[in-house]
Amino acid sequence: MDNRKRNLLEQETQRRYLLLLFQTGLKEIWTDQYRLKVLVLYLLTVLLFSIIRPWDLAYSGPDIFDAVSRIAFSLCFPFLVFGGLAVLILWAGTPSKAKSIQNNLQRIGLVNHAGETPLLVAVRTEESDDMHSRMTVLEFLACGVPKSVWEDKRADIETALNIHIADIRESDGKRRIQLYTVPATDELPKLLPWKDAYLRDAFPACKLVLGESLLGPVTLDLNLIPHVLLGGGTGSGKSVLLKLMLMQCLKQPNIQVTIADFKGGVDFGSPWRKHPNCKLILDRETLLCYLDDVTEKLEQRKDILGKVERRDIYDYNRHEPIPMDRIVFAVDEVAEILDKTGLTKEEKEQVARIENRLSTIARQGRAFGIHLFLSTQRPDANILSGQIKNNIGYRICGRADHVLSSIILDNTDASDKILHDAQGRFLTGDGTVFQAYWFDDTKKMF
Ligand SMILES: Nc1ncnc2c1ncn2[C@@H]1O[C@H](COP(=O)(O)OP(=O)(O)OP(=O)(O)O)[C@@H](O)[C@H]1O
Repeated sequence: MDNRKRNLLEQETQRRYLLLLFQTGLKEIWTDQYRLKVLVLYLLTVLLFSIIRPWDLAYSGPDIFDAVSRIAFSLCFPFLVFGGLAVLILWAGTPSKAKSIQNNLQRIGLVNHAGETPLLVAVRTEESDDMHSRMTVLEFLACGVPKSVWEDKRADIETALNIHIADIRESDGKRRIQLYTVPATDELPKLLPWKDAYLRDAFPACKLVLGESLLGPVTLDLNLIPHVLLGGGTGSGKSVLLKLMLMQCLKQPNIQVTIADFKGGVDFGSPWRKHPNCKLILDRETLLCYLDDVTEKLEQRKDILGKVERRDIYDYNRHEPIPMDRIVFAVDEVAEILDKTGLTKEEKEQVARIENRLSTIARQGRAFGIHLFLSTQRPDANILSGQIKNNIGYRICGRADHVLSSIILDNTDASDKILHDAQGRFLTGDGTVFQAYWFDDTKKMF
C-alpha cells in the first residue's frame, strides 16, 4: 500500500473515531456528574463573558482599529464558544489513557494491514451478577483486527497493558472488541472451599457450579451442556472436580448417578455408597448391562416425549405431573472402560458394545436427560472415539502436556496456560481459566 493511500485511510479512520468520541461524549455528559459539572461551569463562564463583554472594556478608545477589532472579536466569539464546546464534548468522550493504550498496542504489533491500531472508544467498570468480581471493560473499534488475532496476542496485550484478560468478546457485529480485564495484581485464589449456598439457583434449571474465573462463577447448565469431558495430568485435581459435579447432582432431586470404577470403588467411600441415588459399577459385565438398560430407557423416553409433545426433559418436567429422573453416568478414567489393550476377543467385543452405547448417549442423551461425565488423564488419542468425543461439547482440561491438552481441547492451550504445579486450575474449551471449588468427600456431604 503506498503512502498516499495509507494517509487517506488514516484520515478516514481518524474522522470516524472523532465522530464516535463526539457521540460518546454527548452520552457521557448526561450520565457522568463530573463531566456535567464541567459543562455547566463552561456555559456559565461563556454567559458571564457575553454579559460583561471584556473586549468592550479593553478597547474603549475612539480609534477606528479598536472598533474593527471589537467587531471582529464579537463575531468570532460564537465560534470560539462552539469550538470550546466541541473540544469539551470530545474530552468527555475520550477514555483516559486512550493514547498510551493505543501506543502500547502499536508496540506489540496489534495492527491491521494498513498499520492502524484498534481505537479505544470506552472504558467502563462492570460487576458480575453475583458481585464476586469487578471488571474493567476496554472497548475498542477493532479497525479490522479480528478476534482471533486478539486471542493470539492475549499474553502480549496483558504484559503491555499490565492487566489480566478474563474474556475477549465481539459486539456490533465484528466491529468492536471488548476486553474484560482485571489488574495484573489480581489472581485467582489457589483454594476455594465449596459452600452449599452456591447451589441456590441450581434447581430446577439443573445448574452445576464448578468454580470461579476472573469473570465470576463458572457454571454448567445440564439442559444446555449435557455431557462433559474432563482431562488433566495426575494430581491436577480432576477427580475432585468430577466428584464436585457428582456431589451437586446428588444434592438435587431426581438425578440418578452411576459411577464406573474398576479399581474396586476405592475412590468413592461410604458417603457415595450410602446415597440412595448413587450406584457404583465395578466390572465390565455390570457396566454393559447398565448401559444396555440406559439406552433402552433413552428409546422409551423418545416415545414418551413424542406422545405428550414435549421438546425435551426440561419441558416435560416443567409441565407433566410426575417428573422424569435425570441419569448421569460418570467415569474417572475413561481408559479403564474403553482401552482394549491386552483383552481377549470376547472382552474386546464387550468394550466395543460399551463404546457403542456411550456414543448413542453422547449423540442423543441431551433431550432425554441422560448425561455423560467422562474424565481421563491418559494422553492417548485412540482411547476415546471421535463419535463420542465430537458429541461432547463441553471440555475442561487441567494441568496437562501438549498431547493431553490437544486430545481434550483440540489445542495445546492447557499446557501453556495452566502452570505445571497448579491444582484445581482448569481451562474450558472457550478459553476460560477457573479455579475449581475444593471439597472433601470423606466428610459428611449429604
Ligand atoms: N479444587 C482444588 N483446589 C485446590 N487443591 C485441589 C483442588 N482439587 C484438587 N486439589 C489438590 O490436588 C490433589 C490431587 O487432586 P485429584 O486427586 O483430584 O487429582 P487427579 O487429577 O484426579 O489425580 P489422580 O488421577 O492422580 O488421582 C488433591 O489431593 C488436592 O490436594
